[in-house]
Amino acid sequence: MPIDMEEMRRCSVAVDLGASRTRVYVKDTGIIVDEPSVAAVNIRTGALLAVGELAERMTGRTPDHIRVVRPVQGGTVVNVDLARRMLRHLIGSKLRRTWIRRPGMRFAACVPYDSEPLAQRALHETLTAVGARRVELADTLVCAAIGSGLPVEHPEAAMVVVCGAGTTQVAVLSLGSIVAAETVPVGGDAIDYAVIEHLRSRHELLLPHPAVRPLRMMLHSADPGPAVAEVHGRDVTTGLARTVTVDTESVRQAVGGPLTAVLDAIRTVLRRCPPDLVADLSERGLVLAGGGALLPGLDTMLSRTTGIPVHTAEAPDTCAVRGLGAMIEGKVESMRLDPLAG
Ligand SMILES: Nc1ncnc2c1ncn2[C@@H]1O[C@H](COP(=O)(O)OP(=O)(O)OP(=O)(O)O)[C@@H](O)[C@H]1O
Repeated sequence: MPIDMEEMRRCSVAVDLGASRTRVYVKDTGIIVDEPSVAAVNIRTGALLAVGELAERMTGRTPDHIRVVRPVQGGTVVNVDLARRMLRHLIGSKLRRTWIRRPGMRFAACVPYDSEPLAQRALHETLTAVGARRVELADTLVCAAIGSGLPVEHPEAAMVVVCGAGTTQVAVLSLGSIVAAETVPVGGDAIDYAVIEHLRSRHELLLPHPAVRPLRMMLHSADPGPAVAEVHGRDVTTGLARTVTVDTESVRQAVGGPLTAVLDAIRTVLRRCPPDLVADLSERGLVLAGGGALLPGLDTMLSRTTGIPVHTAEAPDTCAVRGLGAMIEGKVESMRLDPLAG
């Protein structure tokens, strides 16, 4: 997807509408929204009851007539109306609601690398309904690479792995364009579900989703030895509360399955790259971005198995929206190669 930097500079708002979180960057201000892409709706009246953090806290705790919904799935807006209402509330709670109705307001948004035209249209419709007069789209991979400080406009290889909630996107970029890329339907959520499934099958324990967090932290330990943690859940058979002890090694094995898919995607992209670019990468390495990059030990594991250095970007979860923000602020050189005169 070619990016016109001149058009980008005319935008005032940059939006990353992710399956897990919604992030909004406003020109000359910075990130004003970083909240879960969640809405709580009264299904009897259709009324929107809560959005963002508050709606997420309601998950699994609502009466029958209230449903907690995610209007974005796998990077695609699946419910345009709800996404519009959610986004308007998230932005409106930070800025005066009239601000987003300013005439001529332009939005920039990032889209997954291989998104379908229909998915791009749904995003376009959502942002237009929020108040955008025009919407410029950019590849999430390019945005994340810029946001993580990679020199994407240079004639040298830059590799980025964006590990989101539902997908992981991998790309090698050079001269501002994607040379080779791959997407796998595995992200941070699949890693969490692998841990939940491990506890269900091995310990017959149903684990609430937030309880996975302390188990992820166990992966910080470089030592495969005896680190253990106690987790509380519900017994699959009796339905009663129960506590089990889990060790680091079993958590590491549980997340191994989804991580193999990420590793395969990296290998596929490297295989598709010209050898000169792969040689650049063996020195420079790859950069991990996206919320999934915060998984403890992911960088070490990928570096060990691919043989190339792996660096986790600073604030990896906000790389894409910061990259898009840099474009609308005019901080990114034009990535178009104009023909030389003569
Ligand atoms: N500290 C952490 N350790 C491990 N995983 C984490 C951590 N923090 C967030 N995640 C995971 O990161 C994922 C969210 O990443 P991100 O915010 O980049 O997704 P998104 O952009 O909303 O999703 P997508 O790109 O799939 O649309 C979630 O699956 C979450 O579980």
